[in-house]
Amino acid sequence: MESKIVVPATGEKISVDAAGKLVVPNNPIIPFIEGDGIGVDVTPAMLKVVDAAVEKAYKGEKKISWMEIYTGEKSTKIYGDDVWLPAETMDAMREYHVGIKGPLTTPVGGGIRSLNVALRQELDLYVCLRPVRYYEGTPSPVKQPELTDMVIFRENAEDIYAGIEWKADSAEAKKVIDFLQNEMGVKKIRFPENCGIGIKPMSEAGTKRLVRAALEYVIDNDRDSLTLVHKGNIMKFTEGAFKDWGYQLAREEFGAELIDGGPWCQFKNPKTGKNIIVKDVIADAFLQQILLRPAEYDVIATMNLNGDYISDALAAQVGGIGIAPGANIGDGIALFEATHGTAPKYAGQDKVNPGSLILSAEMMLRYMGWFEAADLIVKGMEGAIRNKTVTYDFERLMEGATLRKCSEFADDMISQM
Ligand SMILES: NC(=O)C1=CN([C@@H]2O[C@H](COP(=O)(O)OP(=O)(O)OC[C@H]3O[C@@H](n4cnc5c(N)ncnc54)[C@H](OP(=O)(O)O)[C@@H]3O)[C@@H](O)[C@H]2O)C=CC1
Ligand SMILES: O=C(O)CCC(=O)C(=O)O
Ligand SMILES: [Mg+2]
Repeated sequence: MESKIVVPATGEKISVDAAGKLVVPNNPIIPFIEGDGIGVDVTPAMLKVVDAAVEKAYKGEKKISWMEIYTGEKSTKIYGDDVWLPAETMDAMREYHVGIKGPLTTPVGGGIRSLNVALRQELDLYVCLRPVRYYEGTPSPVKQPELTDMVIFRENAEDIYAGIEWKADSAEAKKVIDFLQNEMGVKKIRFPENCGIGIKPMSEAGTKRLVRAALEYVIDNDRDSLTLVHKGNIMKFTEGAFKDWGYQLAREEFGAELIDGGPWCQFKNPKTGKNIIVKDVIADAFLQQILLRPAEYDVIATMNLNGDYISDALAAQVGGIGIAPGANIGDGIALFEATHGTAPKYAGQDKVNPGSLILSAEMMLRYMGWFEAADLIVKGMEGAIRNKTVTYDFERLMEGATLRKCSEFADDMISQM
């Protein structure tokens, strides 16, 4: 198939050295996917804010050359009707190592499977990293939103989110049910007729690489604790195993010692000497405690589906998914993306909050080691919110605020840098 990607005339590829460290030139080429729905609104706003922050921080010494790559509805227009995720998009991500994407639509029930999940799985971006912090002045449904300061490590490659499932009455579903009943002695399928069925894979290797990344983050960022969030009392050999493997890793690789006979354990941060607690909590209890006692939770490691629910819930607690950023990270490769979806009812209206994608780009700049530009984006966000010049999602909850369009909010951020 003929290439549709236009490689910028200037710029170089980011590379990864023998030690696995990212090597970032001063003029990196960075692929981006515009995204469906509100992607047409938030992606241009993000590009503009990032360019302004980089220019202000480095005065022309550093500059990003953006390269558009395609997935989702735009891809079907460019490559042809059924091409949702072209091979050259995947190749570009592997070749250029760092990219950013807008949201992509997944139909409920029938239709295509999630392209977001496909990107994560095929590129083995096994960490979904979603920090949740409060920006002073943001409208929030809780009394002390500033107490919520958590970083979610969501396992991105396993669990039922992977979509290994078969439709009720299909030959495949019948075959799986028949196997379970007749070869595995399963008697607990309540209505085996006309029954859809899904699989929940959870492995030691998948769990440990996620928990290892989370504990390394705790150490590098001098955080207090890691909490394993699971529903292991019910799903013993998947979510329960996640908890057990997580603790095992903390003991065997990080030297954690049991507290009062366990299973909670602790170890000293090798860089700062601070005590780090490793604990666990059952997911339903966690969801009520993050509202009642958020200060007790810091870095979180959890499975794919729990992580999906938890990231939207925590985002709401500090002002909503309009400003909740995220990253999908593998070994030497990362694709940054907003936590929210395509919000189709707002598409193309220049209305929604671009903050989530802009703060995802802020994470990207930090990942590249461009801290000065990242700091300017945070400063811009803090300033725009402090001035109460905000998009509809904040404006409707803030007293005395000025309503700004998506593009105007980006300009406000730039003027506050
Ligand atoms: N990673 C991804 O690409 C993701 C993709 N999706 C996909 O997106 C599609 C739509 O999903 P849906 O469940 O409606 O979830 P969305 O996150 O798209 O939207 C839900 C609601 O969240 C609010 N919202 C979302 N984005 C913004 C924003 N930038 N600024 C302000 N408010 C915002 C709006 O609330 P209000 O109505 O109150 O104004 C919106 O109606 C689905 O196809 C889904 O699969 C979903 C999540 C992630
Ligand atoms: O892929 C999708 O459509 C939804 C993804 C999602 O909700 C998420 O990653 O948070
Ligand atoms: Mg989600």
